[in-house]
Amino acid sequence: MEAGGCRYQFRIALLGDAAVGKTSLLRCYMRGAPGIPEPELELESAPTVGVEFYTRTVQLQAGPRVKLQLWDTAGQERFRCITRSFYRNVVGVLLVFDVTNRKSFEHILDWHQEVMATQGPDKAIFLLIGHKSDLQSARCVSTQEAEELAASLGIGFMETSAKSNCNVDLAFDTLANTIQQALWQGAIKLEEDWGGVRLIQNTQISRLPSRMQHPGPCRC
Ligand SMILES: Nc1nc2c(ncn2[C@@H]2O[C@H](COP(=O)(O)OP(=O)(O)OP(=O)(O)O)[C@@H](O)[C@H]2O)c(=O)[nH]1
Repeated sequence: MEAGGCRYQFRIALLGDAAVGKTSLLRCYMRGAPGIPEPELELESAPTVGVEFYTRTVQLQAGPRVKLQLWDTAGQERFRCITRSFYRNVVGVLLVFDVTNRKSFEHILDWHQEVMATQGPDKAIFLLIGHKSDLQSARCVSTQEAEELAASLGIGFMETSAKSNCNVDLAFDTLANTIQQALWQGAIKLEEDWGGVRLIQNTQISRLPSRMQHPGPCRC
């Protein structure tokens, strides 16, 4: 997959209703990035305005290192026209719902449909995320029904918690590895006018040292 010492950038977006925990999930993932100082576990975050992005370089299972450009989008309806404009140029999407918020689960189909309508089928790789899995007593979406929804869409499913740091690295690693496999198999192709996957030079890669991402044991 690597050509002449060049590597890839994958652009990934987190989509889902307001307050499902997208920013917290992403910040939790970024806390684990090598070279990033570890602040106190801070879960309080203001609602996202428009789109914010972060980058992290990871070593994928099959060998290549890739730069992940991670876009945190606002879930609030009033920012939808801004966030929509980013859908076309993503290769990976974490579709996030809150396991304690039934409506956020019911809206997953809409989020999925919006991206498909913008991109066309088979362009982006999706992973369904049932977030806030630490809140077991308040849960109102079962693991089984989320698995069934994911299966009906032909996508993967995982439960995460930023609060207990459960499956956070695993979710991002799984998505990145699936994208890489799709690229390898030709299911996803590099295109000049598409920002989802980009070939980048070594010198442009994040200066952060990278490491193999071994997901730790789930502490849910
Ligand atoms: N218990 C629990 N609470 C969480 C978790 N992740 C986020 N939260 C809380 O959920 C609320 C919303 O989190 P955000 O990360 O701001 O949600 P968001 O999806 O980015 O919201 P928007 O930016 O408005 O789209 C905050 O009060 C967080 O503290 C989690 O894993 N467990």
